[in-house]
Amino acid sequence: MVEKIAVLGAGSWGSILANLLDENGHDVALWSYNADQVEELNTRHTNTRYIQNFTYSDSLKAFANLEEALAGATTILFVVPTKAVREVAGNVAKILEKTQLKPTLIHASKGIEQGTYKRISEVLAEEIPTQSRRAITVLSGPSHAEDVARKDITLVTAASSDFLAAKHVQNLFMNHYFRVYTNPDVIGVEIAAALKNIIALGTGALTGLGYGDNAKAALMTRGLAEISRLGTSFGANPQTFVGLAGVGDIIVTGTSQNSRNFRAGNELGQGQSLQDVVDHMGMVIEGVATTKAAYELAQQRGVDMPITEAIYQVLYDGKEIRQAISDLMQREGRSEF
Ligand SMILES: NC(=O)C1=CN([C@@H]2O[C@H](COP(=O)(O)OP(=O)(O)OC[C@H]3O[C@@H](n4cnc5c(N)ncnc54)[C@H](O)[C@@H]3O)[C@@H](O)[C@H]2O)C=CC1
Ligand SMILES: O=C(CO)COP(=O)(O)O
Repeated sequence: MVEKIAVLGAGSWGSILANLLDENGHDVALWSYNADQVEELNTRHTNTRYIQNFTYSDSLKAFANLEEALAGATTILFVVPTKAVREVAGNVAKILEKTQLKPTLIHASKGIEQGTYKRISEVLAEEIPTQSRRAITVLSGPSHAEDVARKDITLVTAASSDFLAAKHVQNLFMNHYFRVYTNPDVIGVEIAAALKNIIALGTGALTGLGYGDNAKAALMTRGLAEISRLGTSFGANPQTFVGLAGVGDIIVTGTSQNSRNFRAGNELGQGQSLQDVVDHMGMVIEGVATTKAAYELAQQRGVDMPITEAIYQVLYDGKEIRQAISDLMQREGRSEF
């Protein structure tokens, strides 16, 4: 069934997901707060700041006005950076209040809100009351926009506590190169999605410093172990961490030059300052803020997260990366499980 879908956020991921939904036959309105970007998308069908050498579908329409983008939408997909989710959701709520629409909500962002430590679905649920919406589903997994743009095989997961909502999202997105599984574990999927970016900063830094494959495999594996510890402390299903949103996303983000988090870590490893790295990336590096949120959350909950702590000390306390690695290696020997 053809649906009217509003996609909010026209960065690399939002624009490519919007294009995929358009190609799947849906009527898609892509919203960006940047009028120049909207003009470029509508006239040249490009989005050069975010995705190079790609032409978007002629039928994909971009809007700078949120109300126009939302008009008639039965599904809303949020793909703005984590720090913008609450503000955008609040604006959406004000518009929905005036309509009879009760859209399905999906989000594809990866992070934890600073200060509140809320997951993104929790922020959406707080800002958009149940009388204005249907269920919330999280779309996550190993999925760089650049690969989806060239229709490379991509598998993701749609997590919702409402099975029919997850099935609906599966049906909206599935096609010959994009395969979607369902998963009821929203907590696990959102925690895995957010925290893998911390590990990608770490594997990037190891690469920048010249460490080899063993070191990166070690960091990804033990990183996933501590993410799983935090997630299960909130009631997440341990299996989620060996699924697409867990190990799948650690592999893709922790090894790929497409990953902004990996690239940022790599540049830190080569000696650049955090400020310089953030300034010239020009796109969101979610792992930087997530490291702070995850570190504080682990402290509050008494969950042992030595890798997150080490990366926090590098990013926020000015610790030398080599010193942080040496300190991790000299921790007392322990059992793996
Ligand atoms: N790029 C990718 O391949 C993937 C990204 N993600 C996640 O998707 C989310 C968005 O990432 P990208 O599209 O890559 O980011 P991006 O940096 O490419 O683009 C972000 C977009 O959000 C807009 N934006 C920023 N602040 C805003 C605000 N206050 N209000 C409204 N719009 C605002 C920007 O103008 C830009 O269009 C992140 O949470 C990221 O972790 C998830 C999977 C894959
Ligand atoms: O989440 C992603 C891939 O699954 C994107 O990672 P980056 O934000 O590091 O580019």
